[in-house]
Amino acid sequence: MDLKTSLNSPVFVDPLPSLALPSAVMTYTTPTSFPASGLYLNTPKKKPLPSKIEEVRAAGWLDLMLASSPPRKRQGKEFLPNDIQADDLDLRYHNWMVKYPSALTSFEAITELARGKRLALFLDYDGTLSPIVDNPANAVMSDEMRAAVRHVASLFPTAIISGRSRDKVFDFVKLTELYYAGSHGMDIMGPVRKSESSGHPVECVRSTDSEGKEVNLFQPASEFLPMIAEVFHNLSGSIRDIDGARMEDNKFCVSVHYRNVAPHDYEKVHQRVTNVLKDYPCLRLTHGRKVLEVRPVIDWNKGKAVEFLLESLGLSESDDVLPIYVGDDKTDEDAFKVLKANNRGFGILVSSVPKDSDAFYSLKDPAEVMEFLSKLAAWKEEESS
Ligand SMILES: O=P(O)(O)OC[C@H]1O[C@H](O[C@H]2O[C@H](CO)[C@@H](O)[C@H](O)[C@H]2O)[C@H](O)[C@@H](O)[C@@H]1O
Repeated sequence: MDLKTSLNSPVFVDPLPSLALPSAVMTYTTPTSFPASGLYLNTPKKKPLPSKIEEVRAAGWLDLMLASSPPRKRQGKEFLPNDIQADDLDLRYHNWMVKYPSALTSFEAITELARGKRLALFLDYDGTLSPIVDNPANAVMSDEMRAAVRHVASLFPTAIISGRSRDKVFDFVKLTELYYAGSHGMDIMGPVRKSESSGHPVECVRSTDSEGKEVNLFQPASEFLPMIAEVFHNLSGSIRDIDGARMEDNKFCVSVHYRNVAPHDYEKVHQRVTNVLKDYPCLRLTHGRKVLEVRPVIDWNKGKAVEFLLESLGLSESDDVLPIYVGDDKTDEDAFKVLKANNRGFGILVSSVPKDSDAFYSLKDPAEVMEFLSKLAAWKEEESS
C-alpha cells in the first residue's frame, strides 16, 4: 500500500510537495517548501526566536510542568498540614462539582437523556481506566475494570482512545470486542465503514485484527514515522543524564516523562526537549500529566478520532445517537469539545481536583469510572429486558 497515495484522499486536499501532507491538516507554521531529498532529516530550521520571547515561553511551560498532576500523596486531605487547608480543598472541589456534577449522582439525568438513543462510549486509558502510577509500564488495568469495560462493550459500541501506541494500550486492555485508537487518535483500528457514501470518505487500509476480523486502519501521520523514530533517538540521548526522566515510544508520538524528576530539573527537561525540537519544525510539543509529548503538526487529535469512529460506525448522522467520552487529561478536551458542539453528546472529566473543562460531568477517579460503567450496563440491560 502506497501510504503517500493514501493521504491524497478527498479529505486531504491541497497536498504539500514531498511530505504529501495537505495544508488542511497542518496547524502550525511550517516551511512552504521542503527539500526534495533527505526530507525528514533536513527540514529547514526555524529562525531562532528573540531570547526574551523564548524566556517568556519557557517560563509558561515551567508553570505548566509544576502545576501538572499534583503528586498523588498530596491530593488526599490526610496529607495536608492542617484541617483548614483540607476544608478549603473540599470546599473548592464541591464548588467545582456544581459546575461539573458527578456522573454518578446525576445518573438518572444521564439515563433520561440516553433513553431511546444509541449510546457510543469512548474511553481514555491512563488515569481513566487505570490509576496514574510512577512507571508507565506498570499502569495495568484491574480485572474488575476489564470486566466492567467488557460488559459495556457487549451493549454499546466502545472504543479506547489513548496517547499510548495502539499495540501497547491493547496489551493493557486485552479486549478484542473494542475499537482502539492509539497515539492520540493518529492510529485507529476501527470497523469497516457501513456506508462509504456517508460523511467524508477518508483513505483507510483494509486489514485484519488479531482474531482475523476485517478492520480499517487509519494512520494520518504515517509519513512522520521516520522523523518520530529519529527524534526519539535524539531526545533519549539528550535527557539521558537527567535523573528520573524517561522516554516512551508511542509510535506516532513520543512521551518525555518527568514524573520522577526533581522539580528543580523540570526546566532542564523542557530546555533539552525544545532544543532538540528546534530541528523539527514539523513536530510540536504538548503537555499532559507530568509528561511532555512530541507529535506531528497535523490537524488530528482525539476529537477528530471520535468523529472518525462515529462515522465508521455509521453513527455520525443520526439524532438518536448519544456519544459519551470519559477522560482525565488535556488531550481529552479535544474530544469533549467535539461532543459539546451542537449538544451532540457529552464528556465526563475524571479528576479529583478542580479543573476547567469542556466536559459536562465529572468522576473522581478510575474507581468511580468503573462504578459508572457498571451502572450504565445494568441500566441498559434492565431497559432492554
Ligand atoms: O491518553 P492517555 O491514555 O491518558 O495517555 C496519555 C499518557 O498516559 C501515560 O502517561 C500518564 O500515565 C502514566 C502511568 O500512570 C504516568 O506515569 C504518567 O506520568 C502520565 O503522564 C503514558 O505513559 C503516556 O505515554 C501517554 O501519552
